[in-house]
Amino acid sequence: MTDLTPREIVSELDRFIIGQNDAKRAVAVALRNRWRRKQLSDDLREEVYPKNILMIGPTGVGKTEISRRLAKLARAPFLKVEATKFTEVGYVGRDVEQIVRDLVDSAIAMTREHMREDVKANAYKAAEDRVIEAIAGEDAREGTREMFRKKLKSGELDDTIIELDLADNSNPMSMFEMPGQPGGGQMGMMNLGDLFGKAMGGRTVKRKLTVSESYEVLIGEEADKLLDDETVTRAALDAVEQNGIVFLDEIDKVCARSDARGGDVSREGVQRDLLPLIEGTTVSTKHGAVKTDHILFIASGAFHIAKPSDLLPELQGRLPIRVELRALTEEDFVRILTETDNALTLQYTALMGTEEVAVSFTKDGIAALAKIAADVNQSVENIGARRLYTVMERVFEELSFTAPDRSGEAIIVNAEFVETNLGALSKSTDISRYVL
Ligand SMILES: Nc1ncnc2c1ncn2[C@@H]1O[C@H](COP(=O)(O)OP(=O)(O)OP(=O)(O)O)[C@@H](O)[C@H]1O
Repeated sequence: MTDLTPREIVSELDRFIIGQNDAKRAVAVALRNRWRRKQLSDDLREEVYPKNILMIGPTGVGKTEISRRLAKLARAPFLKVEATKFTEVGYVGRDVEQIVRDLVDSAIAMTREHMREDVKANAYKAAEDRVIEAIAGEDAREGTREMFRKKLKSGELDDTIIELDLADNSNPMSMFEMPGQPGGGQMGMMNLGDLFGKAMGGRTVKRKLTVSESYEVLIGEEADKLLDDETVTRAALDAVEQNGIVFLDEIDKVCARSDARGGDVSREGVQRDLLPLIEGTTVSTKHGAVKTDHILFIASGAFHIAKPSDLLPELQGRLPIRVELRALTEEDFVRILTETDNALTLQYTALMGTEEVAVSFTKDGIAALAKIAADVNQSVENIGARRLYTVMERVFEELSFTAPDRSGEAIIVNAEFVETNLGALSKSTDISRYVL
């Protein structure tokens, strides 16, 4: 849960997504509303439901990206699923509940990852306390402890032998990466299971170790105490219920149109099946029951043919916030190539840098890339910013292959470079259809 304000959320999203301000504002408000809800009294809190969002816009303009970045920012469990998946042959109504099960699985992985990060710092601190206690004795005064803590940090005590009570079993455990040590540098990976088993419960044994050796063992024990499966699962279920975000793509493709017949029954069926999830129901998963009431749903579609008003009325009511995302222009492409934190120009420069090839882009080079992407989008098919990926890959094709032989060289990506590498290609619709 983040306490960022809507303005701060938008400015975080601005780092990765160009334009689409309405959509950014809508998701920022949705996230802030979760924080607001958290501040309420228990009984009122249960009454406040998320206002789900319907994103309307062509493909490749940032709908998924905004939602995914939002989830990351909020450390929220996130799942993207295509509504059309449920129109497939062999589909049975209850399958939509799989959405929640998948969300739980991804939440467990995410929660474990986050807890592992948190645990590293805490476990390190706890291990330090235990080492100090072993050296200074249980009843040592604060001043004495602090003195030892300083010595410990400077590495002075690394070779001191201490006696510790350690867990006495040897269940195999997972590999765990440890932070750096005082005086000992980076310890890298170690297999805790080889050393000791679960730190909780069980018997303990006394062991004599040097301080530097003991760190590995103690951090392992402390981390394990904090990271048992049950704690992770419980936290993950809670995260799904309170913070989960489901991105429901292609919702327009499950609309029954008044002028069409045939497949419409199953499409409308999918909407009917989705409805309880969005309205709030309880889904049983192998990790426990999950209430979907407060999960945020972001539905999305191009709505080229069907209109939002073609959705089931109940579903329309559950997607009260409508935002339109616009098609991206050549100018947007220039900005996407240069202004975002993860811009493709940065990525290619870094990748080539690993081969000691220094790539740089000139303004006219960027303009040429953006123009080709926009032209191909217009002449072949508009796939939005995704076109930049295919264009860039093509421009760099030759260099990507030969880079290891060209270490030490400087490559300037200017208009001429772009023209040489794909000028002819982009002018032929027939060819660019296949390669760009
Ligand atoms: N406005 C934008 N700014 C920066 N990058 C963008 C923008 N729009 C799209 N992209 C990039 O293009 C790719 C595709 O975008 P995204 O997955 O958000 O498409 P989408 O709108 O969800 O389309 P679809 O509904 O077809 O999945 C992503 O890698 C994303 O980073």
